[in-house]
Amino acid sequence: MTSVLRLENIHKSFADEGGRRHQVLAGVDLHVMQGEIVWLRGESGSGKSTILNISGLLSTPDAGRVWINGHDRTKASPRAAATVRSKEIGMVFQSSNLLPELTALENIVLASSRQLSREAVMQRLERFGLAAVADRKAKRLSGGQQQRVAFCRALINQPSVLLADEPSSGLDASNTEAILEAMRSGAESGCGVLVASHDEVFKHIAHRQLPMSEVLVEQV
Ligand SMILES: Nc1ncnc2c1ncn2[C@@H]1O[C@H](COP(=O)(O)OP(=O)(O)OP(=O)(O)O)[C@@H](O)[C@H]1O
Repeated sequence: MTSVLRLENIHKSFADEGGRRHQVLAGVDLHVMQGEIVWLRGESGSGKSTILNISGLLSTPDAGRVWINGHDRTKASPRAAATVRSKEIGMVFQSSNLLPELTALENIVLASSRQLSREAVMQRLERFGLAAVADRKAKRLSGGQQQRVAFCRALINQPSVLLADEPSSGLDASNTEAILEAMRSGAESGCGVLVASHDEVFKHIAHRQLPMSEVLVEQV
């Protein structure tokens, strides 16, 4: 088994309004194997989103290395990072970040790196219980439907890594079950999943739990 994501000795600090730097991550090591679901758990403000943003190449660490599929992507340019993200990484955030004026189907087609037929996209949407709302603008979908579309979109290119930041936030039980199922089936097809959340529901699907206290050496 190979690790699809590896963070090695990651350091990250941010400047406050007065220009003073605060260390958020000091020497974080973690890895996610192919097909593995890892639950990064910890309190608000402990640095979970910072870890996910660095893993998704949306933010650069001050020191340390980020390996995706065995390649060191720490110093990837914004353009190279965008290419890695579109091919190898799926991301889901607390808010779905869909394009509001596009339909559910259009949001997915836009994210797809291949030409997919309407039928192929419809099949994916059906799996998420979204066929009936495929042609509805994202802004007219419920929060739970939007989050299911976001998962469908994140998995459309069969990424090696799925990063999910507080994805169950504000969802009811049935929508939460739908996103758990999306993560389970992504992992079954070989995707390594890193989910950051304080929601205990992830204990049902996680192969491994990673408390922030274990990955953090120092806190703000
Ligand atoms: N861009 C930024 N500029 C300044 N400080 C930041 C920035 N991003 C994060 N921080 C600080 O870093 C710390 C960790 O934030 P982060 O969002 O990673 O935590 P979290 O565990 O994901 O929290 P939550 O569960 O509330 O989303 C916080 O103290 C936050 O204020």
